[in-house]
Amino acid sequence: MTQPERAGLSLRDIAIRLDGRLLIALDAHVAPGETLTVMGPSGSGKSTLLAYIGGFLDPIFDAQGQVLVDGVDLTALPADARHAGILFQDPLLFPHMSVASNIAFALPPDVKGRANRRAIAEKALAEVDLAGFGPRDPDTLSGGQKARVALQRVLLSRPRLLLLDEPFAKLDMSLRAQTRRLVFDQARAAKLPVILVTHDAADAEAAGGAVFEMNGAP
Ligand SMILES: Nc1ncnc2c1ncn2[C@@H]1O[C@H](COP(=O)(O)OP(=O)(O)OP(=O)(O)O)[C@@H](O)[C@H]1O
Repeated sequence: MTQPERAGLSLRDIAIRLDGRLLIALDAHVAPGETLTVMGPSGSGKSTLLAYIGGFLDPIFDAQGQVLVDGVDLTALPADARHAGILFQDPLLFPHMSVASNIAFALPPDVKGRANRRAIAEKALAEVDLAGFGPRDPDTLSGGQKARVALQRVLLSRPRLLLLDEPFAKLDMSLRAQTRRLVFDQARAAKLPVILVTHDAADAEAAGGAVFEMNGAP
């Protein structure tokens, strides 16, 4: 039976096995602007699930199930055609580019003009209290500042969904609270469905959506 188009991210009958053992079984829907938090012990398959959704799962896994965004089936598409915005523990900024160039680099090619791209990058920096940081070298930023740059870079790339793999884990407590608020506020404003992998119950609480627990039993 064909199912009706549904806004947001649909994960239909996902089943991922490693060496014949079922690691992940999930059927879920994440509405635009909402977050599904994935928790569970180390090695239970949280990052594997993100890799499947993002289209970069190692072929060693046997994976089935559909990934749809706004009713469009992404399952057969390569990673770069899925337009998943991804944030990891490490912000992974390009070290040889200025902070502004790191952000401008992510802008889609239809955003024309060097000065225009630069202005958009500066505006994005100002939105996260980093006005004037554009010319800086990424190595000169603090962890929290790097995290904010990485967030803006991912949002400006016009993702269809956000995949967050413990993006707050390396931040200290106060910075963590502030950064997670910013991430979820921005995701809500952009109406992006979010999958958040975390070990921290406070992250799940801040995200406010459903929680999926991996059991991780080998
Ligand atoms: N490329 C790979 N080849 C073989 N096994 C792998 C590969 N990638 C992951 N695994 C295994 O798959 C299982 C799930 O790994 P995954 O990284 O998804 O766990 P996780 O829940 O994200 O763990 P953590 O919380 O420690 O990051 C683990 O047993 C891991 O060793």
